[in-house]
Amino acid sequence: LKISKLNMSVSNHVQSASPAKILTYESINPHVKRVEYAVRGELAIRAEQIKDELSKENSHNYDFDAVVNCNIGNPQQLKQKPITFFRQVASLTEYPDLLLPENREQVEALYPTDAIERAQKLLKEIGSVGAYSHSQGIHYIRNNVAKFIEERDGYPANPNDIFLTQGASAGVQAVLQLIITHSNVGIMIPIPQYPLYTATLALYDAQPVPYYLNEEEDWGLDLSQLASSLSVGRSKGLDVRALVIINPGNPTGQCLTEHNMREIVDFCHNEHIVLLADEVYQTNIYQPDERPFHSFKKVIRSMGKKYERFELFSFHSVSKGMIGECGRRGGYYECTNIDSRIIEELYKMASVSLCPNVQGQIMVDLMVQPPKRGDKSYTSYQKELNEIYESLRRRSMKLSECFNQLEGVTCNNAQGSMYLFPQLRLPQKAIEAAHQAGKKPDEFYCLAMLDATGVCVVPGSGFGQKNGTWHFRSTFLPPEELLDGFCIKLQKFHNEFLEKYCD
Ligand SMILES: Cc1ncc(COP(=O)(O)O)c(CN[C@@H]2CONC2=O)c1O
Repeated sequence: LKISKLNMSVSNHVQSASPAKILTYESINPHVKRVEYAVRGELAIRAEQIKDELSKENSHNYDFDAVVNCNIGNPQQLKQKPITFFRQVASLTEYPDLLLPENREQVEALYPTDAIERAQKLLKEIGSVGAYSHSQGIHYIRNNVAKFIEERDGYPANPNDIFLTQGASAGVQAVLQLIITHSNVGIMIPIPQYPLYTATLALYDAQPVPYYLNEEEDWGLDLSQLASSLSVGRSKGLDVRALVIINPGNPTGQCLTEHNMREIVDFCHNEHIVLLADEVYQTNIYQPDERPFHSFKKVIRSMGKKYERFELFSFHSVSKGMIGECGRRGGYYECTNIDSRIIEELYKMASVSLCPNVQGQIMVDLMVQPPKRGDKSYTSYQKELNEIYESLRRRSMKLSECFNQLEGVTCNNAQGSMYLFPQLRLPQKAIEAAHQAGKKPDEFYCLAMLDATGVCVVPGSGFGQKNGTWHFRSTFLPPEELLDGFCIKLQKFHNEFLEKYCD
């Protein structure tokens, strides 16, 4: 009996020594390991840890009671109210029984008739929000997207050239996946850039070909920069196939002039490069007279015969603008002058994922066809939209002013988007302390800011920046009533940081 017990304990012991893992960090896709996405990187992770500590009953050792997430353009996380009409329609499509005649009287007490009619129309076209839809997106909605594009630009759009997607991110990745045929493909991207692009290039093993935006010129795009960036890429033997433009810019907020856009189109035409126009912030325009938004689709169509075959992908999303429905994962991209075989391949790839989520598609429909003049909900819709717009514009100015008052900090005003990207001049001691801590100087500064104030921003190194310069990106989304206190906290932190590391 003793021997059998001994055998048991030995065998248990042997079993308890866990067998080697099949999947190890060393054995997974190296391209996945190369991916970095700073918007939800170290700072955001640290912020979640602090939130967790703050949620615990016992006291904590922070001089603040809450973390303010300024790291991500996520308006409704910062208490922005969803657009009423959009949620009324979406909620009615979720529970079709609300639209039954026997419920009409009760429902009309809560919902305006145009929301009820819109939900009925959508369900007539969709069937059920719980069903798979067409892989390219519901045709009725793609028709409405095409109508929106025609009304916006004054040129025809074809619903068959439009793909509804799980946010613009999915569209960008689908198109880049198609273009990247081998690891020697170069894709021109702005620096600073939104790290969806460097992350996707890393994942698909393509090479970024950086062109630098000019901070001294309000983050302007200089054609000579494009030309030199391209020649560097080609001199390395890269097959440079596409140029990414983010307009309005993220993190830099610049909005291109029509003249600059024509130059870019001409550059791509002459260099035989496909243009990817990321236009998700097209309604986040805060200097509408000096810097109105022009779509690349419109600019190309206005440039005449020479450019009639110019190849363009344009991306849009329900996550931005005054809508901020980020969690719905709604968006689209339009293919302009793209060969029909390519459209078929894009469709085939879209069908592998079956379809974008239907509520995201409904939100795209609401974005492109909101209540129009004469509709019952038009006035209230416009009021909500303008209030959000004016508040965003005020907050962008207030926060830019706040940053520009910080010693050694300069910050361009936001012409568009949702972000400010101030430049920091840090004392040498701070830079040395950062290196001691194994951090980049702007990471070091942002981590110190988070621990001191609860404000979570993203270091400029997460977006790319000129060598020797340091920045951070902050949204201007915190509610207006918090901004004054927010700025006082930042000023106090900044002064104490400089004092601690003064040379
Ligand atoms: C320029 C740009 N393109 C695409 C996307 C993706 O949007 P979807 O939600 O439609 O996929 C974002 C999101 N902005 C990120 C998310 O929040 N803060 C940012 O910098 C973006 O800023």
